[in-house]
Amino acid sequence: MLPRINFTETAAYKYLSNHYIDIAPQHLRDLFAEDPKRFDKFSIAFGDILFDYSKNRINDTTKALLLQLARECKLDEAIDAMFSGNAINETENRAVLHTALRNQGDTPIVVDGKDIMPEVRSVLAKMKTFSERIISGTWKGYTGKPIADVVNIGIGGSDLGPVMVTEALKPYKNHLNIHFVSNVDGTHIAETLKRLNPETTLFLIASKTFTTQETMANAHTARQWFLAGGAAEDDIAKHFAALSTNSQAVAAFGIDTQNMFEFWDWVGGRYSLWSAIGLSIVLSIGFEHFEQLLGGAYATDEHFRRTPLEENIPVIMALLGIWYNNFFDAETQAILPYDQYLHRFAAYFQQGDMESNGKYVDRNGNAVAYQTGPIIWGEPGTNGQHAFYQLIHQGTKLIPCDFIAPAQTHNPIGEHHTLLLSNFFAQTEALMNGKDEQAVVAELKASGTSDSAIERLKAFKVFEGNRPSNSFLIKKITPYTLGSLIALYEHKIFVQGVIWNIFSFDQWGVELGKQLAGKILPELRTADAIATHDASTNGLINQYKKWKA
Ligand SMILES: O=P(O)(O)OC[C@H]1O[C@@H](O)[C@@H](O)[C@@H](O)[C@@H]1O
Repeated sequence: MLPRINFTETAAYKYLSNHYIDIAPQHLRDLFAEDPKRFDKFSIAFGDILFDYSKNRINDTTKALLLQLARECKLDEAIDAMFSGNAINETENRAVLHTALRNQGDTPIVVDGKDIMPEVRSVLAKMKTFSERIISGTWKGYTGKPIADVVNIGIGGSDLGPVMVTEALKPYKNHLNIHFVSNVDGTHIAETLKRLNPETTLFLIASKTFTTQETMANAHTARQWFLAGGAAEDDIAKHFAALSTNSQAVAAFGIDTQNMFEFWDWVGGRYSLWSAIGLSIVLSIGFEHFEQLLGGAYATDEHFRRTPLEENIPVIMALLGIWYNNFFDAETQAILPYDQYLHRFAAYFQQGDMESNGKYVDRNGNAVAYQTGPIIWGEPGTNGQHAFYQLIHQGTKLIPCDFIAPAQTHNPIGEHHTLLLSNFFAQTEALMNGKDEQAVVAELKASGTSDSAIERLKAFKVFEGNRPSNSFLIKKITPYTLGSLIALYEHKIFVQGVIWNIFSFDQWGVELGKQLAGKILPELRTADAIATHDASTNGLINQYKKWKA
């Protein structure tokens, strides 16, 4: 069981509320001026990742109180409970052990009296053998040709992780073309299949439950397309594999269970890229690189589990998030990677964070009286700069930002990377320092602007600054450092859930829409006017019926 503590009733929370009144008017500029050791104090080196959190609206007292908050909420106990396989996903009575998927230690991890590590290793071994056969071309399609294209059909956690990682690690890619189909909108699969040849295509049907409507619809369409190309039912075994926890449903679909890569109910969908769900990653970059990804995540797991809270990166990330979310009333958190390969990183953690901590019911089953999970959003720099940074710099909302950048690029073309990094450094500095009226006036004067124009313009050109950010400077985005980085964010989400006293590993909030869609579907199949819903829903459905071809 996870502890049940209302964090707003802790001593630390009360101290923090008072302390907030002291900190809120202070400017980051002054906090830096007052403390020459601020960067050393508020940054953590972790292998090839430097985490700089000094540009946050905190001082030593803030940090001490936030850590006290974590202790009062029994974070240590919760971390132990997760790693040791307790059923901390209490509403589904499941353990939460994505960490076991990348565990490289030799201590058994026991779930329901059984060490799960042998099974984890045996699926990894199966993924290795299978991927080697596909990549080398010894695995042949039904007409004897090697596989050239792989289509992962899955949605949510069975899509976003593999998409994000295969994009992030494109420099490590082999010759196979990897495609992802997720949306039930037929356009997604139609556009994908247009470019493919059934003789050389392998489909991975990725679904933890193997019941998800979108995935099943796409899988059936893929199957029909494959058979329509001239293949026989028996040939399906050469072209379809399943990544799932549900062997019965896999067999019922007609996929040879030999081609099933199993995972378990203690792996949450949005934490599953480390499991068999990662097969598309393995096919894209090879098993060795996938192992390095797991290795990087394991290093983070060990850091998270064993480092004192004051030097523990996910803990600090989480506490800073809580500081802004619950004291500064910030509603969102931007993730801004200065790396084109990481262009799906924010989208990935949109699910990771928002499906985990978007909850208003606490662990006692009561509605909370405080804010929980933030809205996660972001785009890669510098594109974001030319789109939404205006609001971050001069808008009325406080938006804590995570900036992520590699020191080394995979594409050292001319000065591109230096230009990119100059923007990365400039943005965090500009957000922090801003530009005061004096500087604006001096600049306008120097450019020969008339006094009356200066008077008219100066207010618009002032930047308040004092906008907080974290910076992750990474030596290079490799499978290992990416694995570490993803796991840092995963554990941040966990820590926040512990402190907010919510369950981070269920997702009941996705069910209602599915249920109603199931009810509406048969209504859409007839031409009859509908009167079973509210006036708006009836009106929309009936208009749709008039318009549909
Ligand atoms: O992997 P399957 O079972 O198809 O689920 C796919 C996705 O479904 C959604 O409804 C959510 O619950 C996600 O957490 C999950 O990743």
